[in-house]
Amino acid sequence: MSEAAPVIDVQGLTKSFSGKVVVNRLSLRVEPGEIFGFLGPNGSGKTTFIRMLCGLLRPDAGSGVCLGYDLLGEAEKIKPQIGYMAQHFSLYEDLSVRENLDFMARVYGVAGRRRAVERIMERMGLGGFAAQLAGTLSGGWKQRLALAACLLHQPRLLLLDEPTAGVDPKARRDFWDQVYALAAEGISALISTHYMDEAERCHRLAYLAYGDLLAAGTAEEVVAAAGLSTWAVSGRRMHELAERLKGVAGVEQVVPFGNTLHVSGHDATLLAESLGPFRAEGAYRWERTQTNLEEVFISLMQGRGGS
Ligand SMILES: Nc1ncnc2c1ncn2[C@@H]1O[C@H](COP(=O)(O)OP(=O)(O)OP(=O)(O)O)[C@@H](O)[C@H]1O
Repeated sequence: MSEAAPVIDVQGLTKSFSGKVVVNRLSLRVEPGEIFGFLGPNGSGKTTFIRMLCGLLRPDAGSGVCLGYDLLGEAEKIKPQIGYMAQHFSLYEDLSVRENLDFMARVYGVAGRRRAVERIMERMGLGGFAAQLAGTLSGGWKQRLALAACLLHQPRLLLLDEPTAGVDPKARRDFWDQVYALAAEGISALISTHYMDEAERCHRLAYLAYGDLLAAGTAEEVVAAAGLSTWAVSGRRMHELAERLKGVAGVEQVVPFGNTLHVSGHDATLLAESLGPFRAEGAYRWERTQTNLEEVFISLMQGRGGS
């Protein structure tokens, strides 16, 4: 495989459970060293897609390569080169940090096991916790241990399924620093997340809703392609204003952000016309603003018939 070849290049991947399509003809490409975000409402098929890439689930249809190997015919060759962090990652709570890593290194058949464990503990800043029982670690350190465990065998691709769910902002930032450092070494990552700030940290991202890929690209490209026009308004009694704006022609979303409301819609002209009388009241400060990813995703979901 040449350096420039994509690490993931799949076309038309499809999976159904009990006759219900949960991943619908999904095509996706992830480049080496890329951090690719995977977003979408609960039950949209993100985990199912990731499990197909790992070789844990066999697609019903579609084809593709992962790390240069055929997804259908060579799944066994892909698995050893992937670091998979499952959504509800499991650690042995009554084993120490070192024992957990040592156990995982045995499972992966890591050569030079003891050195590999010490190396990864050092890299992830876990050395000071080596003898501590995993069950007594904070959520952020448990997550770091889980990431360390899936790095032991030096994978070329990380598949991380909501790795930061429920951990605090500092731990999430530290986690992303690690992911960036790994990407700089050429280790690609596909990361599913519900956090908008994390979506913006990705080099590229895809938005999946109920099996369908609705948008893909850089955050800027996804926002631009959505074609939403957005106004920010601030002033007093914002809740009352929000109620009045609902149902107004051209207004598709009214979202509070602290003391500001974001009002957006696809038809920029109609929206500006409809907001004219509100602006003339003079009681509020209005300005056009950049549409954000959350507004785009909500809009895509509404368009798809979600709530
Ligand atoms: N093994 C299975 N058998 C039957 N249905 C399944 C199975 N795995 C997933 N599903 C269903 O497939 C759909 C997609 O689930 P999936 O976990 O892939 O979504 P997700 O986007 O990862 O959701 P979340 O954000 O909540 O993690 C859901 O309706 C789920 O109930």
